[in-house]
Amino acid sequence: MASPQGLKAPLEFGGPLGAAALMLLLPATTLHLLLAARSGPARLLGPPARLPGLSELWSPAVLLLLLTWLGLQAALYLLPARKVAEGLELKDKSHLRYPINGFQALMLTALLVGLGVSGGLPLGALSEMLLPLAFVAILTTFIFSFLLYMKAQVAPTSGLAPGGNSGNLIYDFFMGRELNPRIGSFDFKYFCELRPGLIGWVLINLALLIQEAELRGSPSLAMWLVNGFQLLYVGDALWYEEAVLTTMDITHDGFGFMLAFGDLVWVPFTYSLQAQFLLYHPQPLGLPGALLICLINAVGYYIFRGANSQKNTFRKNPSDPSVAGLETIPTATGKRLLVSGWWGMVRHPNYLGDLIMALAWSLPCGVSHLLPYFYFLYFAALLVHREARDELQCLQKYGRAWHEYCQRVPYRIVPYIY
Ligand SMILES: NC(=O)C1=CN([C@@H]2O[C@H](COP(=O)(O)OP(=O)(O)OC[C@H]3O[C@@H](n4cnc5c(N)ncnc54)[C@H](OP(=O)(O)O)[C@@H]3O)[C@@H](O)[C@H]2O)C=CC1
Ligand SMILES: CC(C)=CCC[C@@H](C)[C@H]1CC=C2C3=C(CC[C@@]21C)[C@@]1(C)CC[C@H](O)C(C)(C)[C@@H]1CC3
Repeated sequence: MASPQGLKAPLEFGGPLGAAALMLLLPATTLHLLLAARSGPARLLGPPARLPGLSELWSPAVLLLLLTWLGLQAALYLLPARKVAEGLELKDKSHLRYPINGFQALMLTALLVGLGVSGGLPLGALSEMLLPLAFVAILTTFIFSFLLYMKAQVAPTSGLAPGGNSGNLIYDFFMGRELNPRIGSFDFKYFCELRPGLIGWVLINLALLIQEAELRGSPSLAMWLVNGFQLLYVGDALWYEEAVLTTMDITHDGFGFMLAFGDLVWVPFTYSLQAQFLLYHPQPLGLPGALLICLINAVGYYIFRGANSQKNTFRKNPSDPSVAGLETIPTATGKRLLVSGWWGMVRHPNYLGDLIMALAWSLPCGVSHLLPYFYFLYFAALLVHREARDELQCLQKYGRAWHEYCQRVPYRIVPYIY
């Protein structure tokens, strides 16, 4: 297949070979983590646990459950929204429109689940179905990515992403060819980024909490903390849903296996690892320890939210009183870069806050096992890689002004360290 003119971009993730390896490695890691969390030794780096037979992994009823979940979230997405936001300008100078009703979807899901549980729905049983659920979600993601790839064949060149059109089938399948695949006004990437996976993650956490209460009489303090912190994170993402429209996932990356898998499998099944671990390996946690962990999470959230809101407000309206007094550098594009406030401390203060929160989510699981720290370790690697990708894009966008910013703010994520 010939690559469309003007879409040649340097290959990422080690090119086609790296993409092929990741497509095997990521599903295998997901299953390994799920199995490790429920095993006695709970070893992150131990040999992979024996995979149960197909009869234990595959179930039409579980597939039906997954499709019902996706259908419910799609229906909630289509409900009238309190606001319809415009995305950034596209190559053809147009702007796409996006419903802002993610928080409403979270609330309605909570209402439906609450009604279900009070009517006898055994939500705790979901914790026993995580392995087959992850397995069918992996299969569904491969099929979904194939459909996305086929859809891109008939998309206009202006609708293709800069990165996923190398002409190599495996690489493009992984990276995603089309930037904003849609049917009518239904935007698949925007939908998947914030709804089924993120809301699914807190639902899985809740199921694990209920199951723990059924097993041990009441949920542990550690389980409450993990549930509370991660609910805050997901609630925040949906409350500030509009901000996702300026992330590189929406504005730059195509929608292919990487993001579809990340959104629909990786987030719900591996981000809930701490709660999974706690169900099978209860950890003692006293009040002073819990308070200290709450403080760490609060500091992380304060930095994460402060930095993200400061940049979003500045990008929307630089004369807003909360950001008007900040020092800035002009760039040739007409946009300015903040060099004081959060963005004068390090070049990615929002990543720093996110990482501090990631640590707070693992600490309730104690220090006896490495497994619950998987999210923190993976996330640090993801953010270092993401920061490098963003730097490159900013250098291309802002040239000399970006060099000046880097000189004025020399540290990337952690002050005086990195
Ligand atoms: N939990 C998870 O798995 C993940 C969470 N995240 C979180 O998502 C959030 C968004 O992250 P991400 O999409 O990577 O990008 P950012 O929100 O960090 O945005 C980067 C962009 O901000 C603008 N920018 C950079 N520096 C400045 C400055 N000094 N002044 C003004 N604008 C600046 C540039 O775009 P421009 O100038 O064009 O506006 C740049 O491309 C973060 O909080 C991150 O932690 C991200 C990935 C995974
Ligand atoms: C290993 C693998 C398959 C990686 C794919 C990466 C994805 C898991 C992440 C890429 C960017 C993401 C974002 C969030 C979740 C993880 C993914 C999809 C996010 C929705 C989490 C909540 C935040 O508040 C956010 C909305 C800023 C964030 C956006 C980016």
